[in-house]
Amino acid sequence: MVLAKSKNAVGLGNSLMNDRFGKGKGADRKKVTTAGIQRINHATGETYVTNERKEASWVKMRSVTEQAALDEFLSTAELAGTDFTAEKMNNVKIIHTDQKNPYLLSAAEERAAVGKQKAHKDRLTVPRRPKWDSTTTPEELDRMERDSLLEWRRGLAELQESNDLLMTPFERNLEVWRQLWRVIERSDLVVQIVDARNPLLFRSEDLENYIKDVDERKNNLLLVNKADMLTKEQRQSWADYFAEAGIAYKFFSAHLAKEWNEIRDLDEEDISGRPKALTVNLASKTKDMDLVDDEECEDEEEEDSSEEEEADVETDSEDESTRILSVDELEALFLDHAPEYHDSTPDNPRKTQIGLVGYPNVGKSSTINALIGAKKVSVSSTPGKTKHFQTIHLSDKVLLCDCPGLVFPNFATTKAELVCNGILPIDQLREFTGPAGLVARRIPRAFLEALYGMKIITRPLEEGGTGVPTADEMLTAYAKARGFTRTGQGQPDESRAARYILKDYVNGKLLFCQPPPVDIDPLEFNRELYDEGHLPEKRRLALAAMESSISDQHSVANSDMISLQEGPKSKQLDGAFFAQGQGNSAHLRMPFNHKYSEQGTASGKQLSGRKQKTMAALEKDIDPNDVKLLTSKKHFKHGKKGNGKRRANYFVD
Ligand SMILES: Nc1nc2c(ncn2[C@@H]2O[C@H](COP(=O)(O)OP(=O)(O)OP(=O)(O)O)[C@@H](O)[C@H]2O)c(=O)[nH]1
Repeated sequence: MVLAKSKNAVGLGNSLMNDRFGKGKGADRKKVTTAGIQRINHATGETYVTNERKEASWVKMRSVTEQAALDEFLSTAELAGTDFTAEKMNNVKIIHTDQKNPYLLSAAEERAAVGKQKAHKDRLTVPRRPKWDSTTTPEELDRMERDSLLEWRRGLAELQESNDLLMTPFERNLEVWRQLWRVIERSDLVVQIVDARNPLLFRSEDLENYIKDVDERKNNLLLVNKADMLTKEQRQSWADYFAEAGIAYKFFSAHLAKEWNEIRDLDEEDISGRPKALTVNLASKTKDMDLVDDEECEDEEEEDSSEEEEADVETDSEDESTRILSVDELEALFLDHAPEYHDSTPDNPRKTQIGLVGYPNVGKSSTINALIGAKKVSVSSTPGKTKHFQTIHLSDKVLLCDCPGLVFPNFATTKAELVCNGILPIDQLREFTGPAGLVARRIPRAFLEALYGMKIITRPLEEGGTGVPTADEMLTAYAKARGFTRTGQGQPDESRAARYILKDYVNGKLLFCQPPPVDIDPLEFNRELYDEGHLPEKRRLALAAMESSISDQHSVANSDMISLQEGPKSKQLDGAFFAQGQGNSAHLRMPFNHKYSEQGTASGKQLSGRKQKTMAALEKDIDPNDVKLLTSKKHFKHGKKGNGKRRANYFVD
């Protein structure tokens, strides 16, 4: 074999090329470069010119083991001795494999995975505490517990491996399971707290069986927390599903409960300095308060009081099945489970014991804080903060047992899904394109662009794009908008971008809720969340005004969701949105804010003006008195046509 001494001395290859292009390299090849190579289409007899390939001649002789799709196609055509012409690019459909994220499943793959999971559902168990009696020594019990856990772990490992199933990173530490066993043994009612965005992923069905195994008289409750993130229709879908499946459930929002507590406290303090005029109507869950003591606001008050009456009427008619419970109702529900079977004497009263269990980060601490009405348990968004079960005396009748957050065995379709649900920690993530791809699929592009002040450049449909951004496209746009670059290379730092975006997704800033498993299209299920109907009234009116002055220039894209993303309305929305300010504060000015939309209220009704302003102020850490200054009618009177004050009001409102 002749070893190449230089690219011009490749032995046989070199001589072949000399044959083809001739020896007078300089003149001939220059001619070829400028004029291109003339070829004949053997089928039609036409001549045509192709550009000369830029590589040096020796490159053609290189051994090729891997080729990009287009190169492979061209070289196969060349090998087959065929020619082809492409009159215009739109006659050629190039399918880019990079549009398919290898870490995500296609719809068909997902259906197959779910089918397989259903077949093995019964094997998703929680470990049982071995039976023991007064004759069992602590050492024996310890040994039995260890053996039992080991056996359980073996079973799950076998299930996972022999069926190629992906599972949640379930708890393997015996100490944590021991905490759970204790909580179950002492509780009259075990409340499984789950995240409303994906209740079934966080629910352990077998835990409910185990509780009944321990004592038939113990009760189960599925507390669907973070229900403020669901629309009423979404709650209804889930309510129907739970009712059909015979699951005892209630919707709750520790977040809203905390806000109600704060409003109640404010009302009690009577920050306006006036005599306390309003009552807290706990029964109707509509917390009242009065912040505006401006004498000139009488007409507004009249308006508001009629709104409040309406609110009460609507609250009464709210469907029991979808209502978000108040803390008082939740406590009342706990009391309903008072154990009749325990000897409770006036001298020795036994409290109703309520066990609170759930995955890390589903909001156990927040629920307890809301229940006790003060921040006595530390709350964090880092999973796994609560390490040992604690007992909290909620009242002289109710004792709460807070179990450490623990991951139950459950099936998952992809790791990306686990990351997006906050089950796998983002900070330890190495592969981020899977979860980022899910975000890009699920959150409307216009919303991402508006929220982050970025423009996502996607591959055009005619060039093989799908209309939905890929993970890379979204992450590059974010990294560029934030100036995140990789050290030394100056390239966009997608990994850092992914961490920020995924945290926003996990925290619910980028909101997506899983539908019940009853053949509902997930994008359709979430459409209302990004619907303009959820925009605050003033914003909607401003949009409508803008919209009327714009002719519809955009053709309908390949799905309604996409047309929602790319329509002129969205573009105007973004424009208006960012005309008002950039930077981090953009996070506060979302195109919609679920907290102030229909689902953000227990009554399912938009809060009336003053309540909403107060809520907004509390949410944004603004003194509610400042809201009064910004929203008082006095200011509006002089600035109805868009002066600075009105704009400020627009932000807070
Ligand atoms: N929107 C919304 N967010 C909530 C709600 N409840 C909790 N959160 C948020 O969810 C995150 C986790 O809440 P925690 O109360 O610390 O969760 P936990 O289950 O006690 O977590 P561990 O201590 O790890 O077991 C925090 O960022 C809370 O602000 C809710 O009802 N609505």
